Amino acid sequence: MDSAHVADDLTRVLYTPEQVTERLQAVAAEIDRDYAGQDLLLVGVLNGAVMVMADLSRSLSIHCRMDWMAISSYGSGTQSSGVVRILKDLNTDISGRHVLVVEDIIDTGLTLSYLISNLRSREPASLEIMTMFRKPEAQRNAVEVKYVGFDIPNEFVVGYGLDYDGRYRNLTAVGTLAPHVYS
Ligand SMILES: O=P(O)(O)OC[C@H]1O[C@H](OP(=O)(O)OP(=O)(O)O)[C@H](O)[C@@H]1O
Ligand SMILES: Nc1nc2[nH]cnc2c(=O)[nH]1
Repeated sequence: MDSAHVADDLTRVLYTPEQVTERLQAVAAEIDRDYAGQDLLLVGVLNGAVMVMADLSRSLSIHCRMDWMAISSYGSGTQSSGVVRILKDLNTDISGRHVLVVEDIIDTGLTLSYLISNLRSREPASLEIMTMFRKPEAQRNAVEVKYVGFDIPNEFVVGYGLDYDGRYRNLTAVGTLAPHVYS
């Protein structure tokens, strides 16, 4: 049974809104430097990356464009289904473009492995990844990520775009859910 207020369902806060903002701004400064003078296309992975995309793009001072993809890789719970499918493709032809994929979290790396090989076949001028959170398994799966907000423990987290069963994306903090939510 869930609580009346979304924040009351967190059992532990991993990152406060202030910590998220501070780290995101530092990452944005790196991206500003690395892409200075280039025409950058940010590709957000729906739905979770909406918050990161909104905040990252507004922290950049360079010009950028934005496009979105939707990919299905998870069921409604906390385990990967192992199945990756494009639900919504880009509106943009990325051939010859500088593309930065923006993710909320990399867990198994399954979603991004599929996405990156799919996007690479479209021959962008460059293709890099930014993720706000990364779990240890992603490193074992050798997903090359240029920009990482935080490396986090192997726990299911919610908030800042990350959901459990469609909820908790609107939490500004990031943390783990109390056991009563799962029962
Ligand atoms: O590294 P992986 O194990 O593949 O997991 C990462 C993916 O899982 C989450 O998306 P999800 O499928 O939950 O969809 P959502 O963004 O709509 O919440 C997240 O946004 C990543 O896209
Ligand atoms: N909400 C949420 N979605 C995920 N998708 C992959 N890992 C996670 C996680 O820890 N939390």
